[in-house]
Amino acid sequence: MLKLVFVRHGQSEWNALNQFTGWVDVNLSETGMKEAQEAGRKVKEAGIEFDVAFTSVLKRAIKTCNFVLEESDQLWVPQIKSWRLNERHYGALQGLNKQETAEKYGADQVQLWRRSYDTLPPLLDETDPASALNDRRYANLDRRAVPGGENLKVTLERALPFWEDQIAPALLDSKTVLVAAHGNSLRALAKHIENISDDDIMGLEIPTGQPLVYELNDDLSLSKKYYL
Ligand SMILES: O=C(O)[C@@H](CO)OP(=O)(O)O
Repeated sequence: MLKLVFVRHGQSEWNALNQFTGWVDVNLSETGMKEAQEAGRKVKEAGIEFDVAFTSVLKRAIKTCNFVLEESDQLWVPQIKSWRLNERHYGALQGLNKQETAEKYGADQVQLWRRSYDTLPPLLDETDPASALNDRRYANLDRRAVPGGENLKVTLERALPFWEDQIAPALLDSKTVLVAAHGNSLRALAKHIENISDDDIMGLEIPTGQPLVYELNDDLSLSKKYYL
C-alpha cells in the first residue's frame, strides 16, 4: 500500500487575524507552531517514516514541514520546495479582513470567492507590491499561470504538473511522501486524488496541523483516508 501524508500548515499570524493571506509570506503563530509540533508527534506515534517531503516556498508551510520532521526525528529527509504547492493567490483580497469583506460585499459573495471551484477573486496587478509575483523566488514563473489571483481550478492546474512530475513518481517508486502545504493547494490535490466533483469540493475543509493519511493502490487510486 502506498502512503501519502498531507499536513496543512499550523495556524498562521493572518489566520489568527482572519485576513486573506494567499501568497503573502506570513509566519506561523505561537499556536500554529504548537499545532505543527503536535502533528509531528502524531506522525511519530503512528510510526510513519518518510522518504521525501514536499512543501511550498512560503514559510508557514516550510516551518510546518520542519516541525513535523523534527518532532518525528526525521529532519534528514530530503525536502523539495515548489511555488506550485503555494496557497491559492488571493488577488486583491490579500491582506483584507474576511469578516469586514463579508460585511462590504455580502457573505454569499465572499463564500463564492473562498470556496467555489471557478470564481476568481478580484485580480491584482502584478506590479502591485502586495502581489508578491515580483519576488525573486518567482523569477522563473510563467505569469500566465497565476493571472493576478487564483480560484481552485487555476490552483489545481498549476499544482497538477508538480503532482505528475514529482509526487506521483515518488509514490510509484514506493516512497512514503509528506506534503506540507496550504488549505487550498491541498484541497486541489485532494480533489484530484479523491476524484471529487466541482460542486462537492466546495464542502471540503482541511484543518490546520492535522496529518491526513492517504493509503493508495498501485495505480494511485484511493484505498483509505484518515486523520491521525
Ligand atoms: O487566506 C487564505 O489564504 C486561505 C487559507 O487561510 O483562506 P481561505 O480559508 O479563505 O481558503
